[in-house]
Amino acid sequence: MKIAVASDHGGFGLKEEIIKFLEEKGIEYEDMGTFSEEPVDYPDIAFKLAEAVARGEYDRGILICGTGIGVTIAANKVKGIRAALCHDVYSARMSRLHNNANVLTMGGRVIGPGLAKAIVEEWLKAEFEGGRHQRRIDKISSYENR
Ligand SMILES: O=C(CO)[C@H](O)[C@H](O)[C@H](O)COP(=O)(O)O
Repeated sequence: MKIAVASDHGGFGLKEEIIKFLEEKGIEYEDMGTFSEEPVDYPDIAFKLAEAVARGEYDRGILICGTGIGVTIAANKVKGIRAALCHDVYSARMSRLHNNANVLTMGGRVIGPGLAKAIVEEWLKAEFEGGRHQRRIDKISSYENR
C-alpha cells in the first residue's frame, strides 16, 4: 500500500510525526509537503493530494491542517474522494468499514502524536465492509456524477 501524506503549516509538526511512524512501520509513503512552518494555503495542499489519490497514484492519503476541517472540505470537492476527519480511533475504524474513506484528515492543533498514530494505525488496517455500505457510497458517487 502506498500512502500520500501532506499538510499545511498548521499540520506540519504532526505530519512529521506521522511520517516517522510510517517509516517505523515500513509503510511506503510520499511526503507531498509542506516542508516547513512557513504559512501556505491548505486548499492548494488538499487538492494536490486528493487529485493524486483520485487518479490512483496512491492507495490512500493522509491530510493534516490546523483543525483538519479546511483540508476535509477541500479534499471532498475532488471527485472520487471520501475524506474523513477523525480525532478518535473508533471514527477512524468506521470511516474505513462503512464509508470506505480514501483520505484520512486530522488537526495538528487538535490532537497529539500518540493519538494520531493510533488513529493512523487503525485506519490503515481497517477494511471496507461493502454490502449495504457500498449501496450508500454508490448514491454519493451517482450524485457526484449527475
Ligand atoms: O486549520 C486550518 C484550516 O481548517 C488550517 O491549518 C489553517 O491554516 C488555519 O485556518 C489557521 O491558519 P493560520 O494562518 O495559521 O492562522
